[in-house]
Formats: sequence, structure tokens, C-alpha cells
Amino acid sequence: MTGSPGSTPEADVSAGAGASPDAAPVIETRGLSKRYGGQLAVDRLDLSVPAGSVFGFLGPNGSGKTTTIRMLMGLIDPGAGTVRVLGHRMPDAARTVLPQVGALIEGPALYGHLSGRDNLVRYDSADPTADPRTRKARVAAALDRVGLTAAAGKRAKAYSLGMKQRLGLAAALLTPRRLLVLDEPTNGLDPQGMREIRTLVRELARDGTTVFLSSHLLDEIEQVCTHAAVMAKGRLVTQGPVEDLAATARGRLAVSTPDPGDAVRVLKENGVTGIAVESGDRVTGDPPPDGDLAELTAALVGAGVRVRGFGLERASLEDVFMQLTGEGFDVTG
Ligand SMILES: Nc1ncnc2c1ncn2[C@@H]1O[C@H](COP(=O)(O)OP(=O)(O)OP(=O)(O)O)[C@@H](O)[C@H]1O
Repeated sequence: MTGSPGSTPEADVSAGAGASPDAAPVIETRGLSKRYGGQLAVDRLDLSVPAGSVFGFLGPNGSGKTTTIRMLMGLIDPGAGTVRVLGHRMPDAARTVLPQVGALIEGPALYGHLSGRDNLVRYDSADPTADPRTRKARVAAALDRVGLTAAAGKRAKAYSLGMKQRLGLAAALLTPRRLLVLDEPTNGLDPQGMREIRTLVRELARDGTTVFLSSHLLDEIEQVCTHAAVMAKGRLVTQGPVEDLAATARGRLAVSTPDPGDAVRVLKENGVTGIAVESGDRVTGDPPPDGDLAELTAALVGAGVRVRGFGLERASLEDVFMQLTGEGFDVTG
């Protein structure tokens, strides 16, 4: 892998520690809306993406992520509200902003009969700001960056989906970027391909690039992102550091017991809701908002329920979503 692509002062984060809270947001929207016919695809969105973050833009299919990304990139005009990217108003400043932004939206456009390397040469040649004399080195560095040096001579049509996606990323990284915008970058990839993309995203962030990625996969966001925004039906449900988001949701209570029937009864009597019996001897539920866990254990033991294990399991982003919207997270499609 190559060294850091020209890091900027606000992007100079220590050891991938995440965002620089003092720097101006890399993306900022105010009251951003877009209507298609009678439907509000994006509804008064206030988004703030800190410099140096890996920002997950999360929401079920149809929640307005792609429409938002298109407005961020100046591909469609906002119906109402404002968009600032790297401090400039979009779409007015697209010519200034877009050369500093690498984007991978709806999969890379590749020529199957050309090698991976020649595809990158084509991309680089299409960039009027790219110096042809240094093209070879740029292409080699981008291939190296995404781990495709060994496969660079192969035709792109022989690439796996993950390799194609990495080649698309290489194209987005031919010149140093302050911001990378990736729309569902792991969509359709197998677990190995997903891991490769995640590793790459982490490395880019370590080198100072702010990464904004959309996903409908909650665990993906939890694994790779420092910050996240959650969308539902065009609206922002919540945003902030991933750790804080998960901390706002109550964890789920889990009791391991050979007496699940009695445990369910006692937990119900003590205000536990949403109780489920899993795999015969594991009972889970939502603890009462002000409930004392010590009291719950005492109640179980006092009622003669044999308890092997008792604890509060960390809330996931899925719990956050459920608690904020009252809906499940539909990840189909
Ligand atoms: N060009 C369009 N014309 C009409 N309706 C549209 C258009 N683009 C998006 N929509 C509608 O706007 C809503 C938001 O769509 P959008 O594609 O932004 O969601 P998404 O969260 O990116 O979902 P997906 O992951 O399925 O693309 C959807 O109901 C969609 O049908």
C-alpha cells in the first residue's frame, strides 16, 4: 500500500481516531428536501458530517439515501434547503468541490474487455486536471492502494464483484481526495469482498480522508463507522457518534435459566416488556425504564427461578432504530 495521499490539516487525525470536532463539517445540509410527485423522498434533512469521520448513512431501502447523495454531489437540484460540501454551496460550486471528492455511486462503470489497469488509464485520461506525464505512476499507486496490482493486467470482466468494486474505488482515488462518497459500497458482495472494502475504508480514514457511505446493513455501519445518521421515510431519525447512538438505546436484558416459564412470569410481573424465550433456556426482554436490575435478580431468585446468567446486553443500532421509530429494520432487497 502507498503512503498518505496529501493530508490536509483538518483531516490530520491521529491513528484513525475519527472526527476532528473543531473543524468545519465536511458535509452540512439544512432543511434539505426533495419531492417526487406527491412523495417527499427527503424531508427537511439537517445532516452534519465531521471532518475525519467515517460516516454511515443508514436507512432501509427507499428511505431517501440515494436521493440525498445525488443532491450532495450536485447531480440533482434540491427541492428546498441548502447543501454545503467542503464548505461550498452545492450545486453552484460543483466545479470547485467535485475534484476533491471521490464518488462511487451505483457501481463503477467499467469496460469489461479492458484490463483493470487500462480502465484506470481511461478514467485518468478523462480528467482534464490530471497530468498525462505522471499518469502511469498515479494508476500504479491507485491499483496498489486497493490491492489490485497483481490482477491489474486481467480483463475487468474476469474480476469478481469485489474486485470490480475495488477497481471503482481505485478510480475514485486516482487523485488525493478530501472526501469519499460511497453509495452502498458492499451491496452484492460476499463476506470476503465486504471485509476487503471495510479494510480499505478504514485505511483511507486513517490517512485522513473523510468517508461518507450509505448502507442498509446495520452491522456494517457498527463495524466500520465512527459516526452515523439514521434515516426513515425521508426523515433523519438521529445522528452522532456511533458509540453515543448505541448508548442512547437501552440494552436488552438476558437471563439464562433452566426455568424459562417461571422467569417469564416473574419478569412480566416486574415490568419487563417485549419478552422472548430463545433456544429454550434464554429469556430476553426490555427492562423497565427506571428499573433496578438488582431488584429484578432478587425477584427471580426470590420466586425460586434458578438463574445461570443475568445481564444487560449492549444495544445495537438496530435497537436504536426500533426504539426511535417503533419499526423493524427491513433489510430486504
Ligand atoms: N427519480 C425518481 N422519481 C420518482 N421517485 C423517486 C425517484 N428517485 C427516488 N424516488 C423515490 O423516493 C424514495 C426514496 O428513494 P431513494 O432511492 O433515495 O431511497 P434509498 O434509501 O436510497 O433506497 P434504495 O437503497 O432502495 O435506493 C423512494 O420511495 C423512491 O421510490
